Amino acid sequence: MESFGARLHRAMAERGPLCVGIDPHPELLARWGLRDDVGGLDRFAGMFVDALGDRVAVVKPQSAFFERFGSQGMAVLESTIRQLRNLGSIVLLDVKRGDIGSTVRAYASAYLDPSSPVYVDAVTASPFLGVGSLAPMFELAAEHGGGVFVLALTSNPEGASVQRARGADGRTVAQTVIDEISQLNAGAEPLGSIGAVIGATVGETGCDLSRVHGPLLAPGLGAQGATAADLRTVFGSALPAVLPAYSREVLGAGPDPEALRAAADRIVAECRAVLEMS
Ligand SMILES: O=c1ccn([C@@H]2O[C@H](COP(=O)(O)O)[C@@H](O)[C@H]2O)c(=O)[nH]1
Repeated sequence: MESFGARLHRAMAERGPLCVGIDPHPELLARWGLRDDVGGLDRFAGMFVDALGDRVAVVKPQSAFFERFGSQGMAVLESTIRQLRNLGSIVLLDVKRGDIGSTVRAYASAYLDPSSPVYVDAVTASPFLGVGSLAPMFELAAEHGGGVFVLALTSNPEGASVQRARGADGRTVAQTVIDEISQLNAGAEPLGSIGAVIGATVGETGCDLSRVHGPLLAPGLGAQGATAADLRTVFGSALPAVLPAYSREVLGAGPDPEALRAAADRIVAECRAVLEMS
């Protein structure tokens, strides 16, 4: 079975280094001429899938925007995930789960077990209860060719007070997370399956990213103010492992499918220019 890291590496080479988020904010539903209800959500997701499902390497549905419509919203999420996977997109569910290990096991079976209705290629996870508490996710991901992206330095300004704090050994919390991810990816070729989330907005990370050997998901581009050029400052020599993530910047071009595709193509070209200069 091909590992998640290997699949992602291939998808980025074939479709370009881009992750596009499905974040149907009420303002975007209105902009797309849709109602802020489950019918609008369903149309939005369907139009996104038709325009970009066979085009971008990774699609990142933001679970919150589906959860807010309860079980009907979750049904839309399930069907969106299925359609995207059928079109060859890698689906990364942005759900930021984390808990004590025995509960993480249940989250792992919800998202990373192929028999689950919300099975996806990868999820985002929060390490606030300790990176080790996420072990059941790492194990199930390894068993079924899935991936986990662990929050390290998030794109929001509030994150720094926790993530840049230093522990007794002098390392920042972010560096500690990164070091644990590095150990999990040791020896994986061409890319490990455990990624880190590092916002494109954070400036100099102060972290040693040289041994992560896994994908580095970079949100914060576009609507949150970071540009592709900022990736150089944030990631330095780790640029080849960066997966740039955009949501509103692409979605704002909709609902016209041609305009959505043009926005995605433009961003891929911008990101390629930066990543390939490394
Ligand atoms: O550090 C993080 C981690 C996750 N996100 C998520 O990414 C998208 C960003 O959307 P934009 O419209 O491109 O701002 C959103 O779903 C966040 O929850 C993040 O922004 N930063």
